[in-house]
Amino acid sequence: MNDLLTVEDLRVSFPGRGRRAPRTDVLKGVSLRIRPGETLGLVGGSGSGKTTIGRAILGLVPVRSGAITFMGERIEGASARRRRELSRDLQVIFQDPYTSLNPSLTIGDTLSEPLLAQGIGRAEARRRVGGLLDRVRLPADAADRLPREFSGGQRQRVAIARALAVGPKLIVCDEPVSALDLTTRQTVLDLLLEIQRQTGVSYLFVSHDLAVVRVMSHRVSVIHRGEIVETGEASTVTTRPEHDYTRRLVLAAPVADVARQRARREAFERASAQPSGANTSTDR
Ligand SMILES: Nc1ncnc2c1ncn2[C@@H]1O[C@H](COP(=O)(O)OP(=O)(O)OP(=O)(O)O)[C@@H](O)[C@H]1O
Repeated sequence: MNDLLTVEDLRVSFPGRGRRAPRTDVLKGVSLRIRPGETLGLVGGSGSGKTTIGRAILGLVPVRSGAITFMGERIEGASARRRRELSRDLQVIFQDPYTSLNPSLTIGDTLSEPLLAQGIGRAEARRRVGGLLDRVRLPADAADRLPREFSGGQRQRVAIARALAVGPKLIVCDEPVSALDLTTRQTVLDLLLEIQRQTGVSYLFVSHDLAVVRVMSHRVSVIHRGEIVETGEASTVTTRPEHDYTRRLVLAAPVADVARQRARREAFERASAQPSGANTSTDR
């Protein structure tokens, strides 16, 4: 199967603090690939460069060298105009649902915005907003309300709906549940899994949490100090790691969390195999 996204030998560096300070190499030749319908988990410690990879794919940081190919097209140097067109297929969910939504726009307007930008008429956009709210298990009257009326988990559902609005092929999920409490986390993760099963969307799932990455991902890449040190099947990397750094990550992850997430993934796969498999609970 052709890759949806490939990143080859990607290098990103940022200017140093002072005028004479040397540039900091944040990504030192990163390569990865994502197939259609697949989730690639990207796990690593704080400051390892996870977010920078996502931002480089989205065109939010300048790329020093390397290639990013999305749906057969080189995009690392895409113009702002081309980026806007690409946003139909390439979307993002950020970590913090409290800052990622415009506080003065109703949820309906937030979800209509990307649709109108793609040239869809107002009446059709309104109809689609209803479908999106339903898909992320929010009530239809949410459309008329402001973000402040919703909990963190509900806001993250709005952010997911906004990302889904234009039917993307790939969503960069940058720590999408880190800002949520434990119970809410599970329902948002379940929702992302269910959406993938229904739509075939691919995810680049960025997280520092190995247990969460394990349950969400088909394959996992481990990043350490700007370099990918290991890539493999999620179950293999998280149980039989090869690289020393991955071993340390596995040892540092609470055993109970990893075991619980593994059990959840297996339960989800069993439920998905049945025709009436949809089984996503709602949160507060
Ligand atoms: N715009 C920027 N200018 C300067 N340095 C930056 C910039 N963005 C990121 N960095 C630096 O690059 C390094 C990697 O940052 P990045 O946010 O990608 O790490 P991360 O793995 O996502 O970490 P965390 O899990 O803590 O968010 C850090 O040292 C960070 O300070």
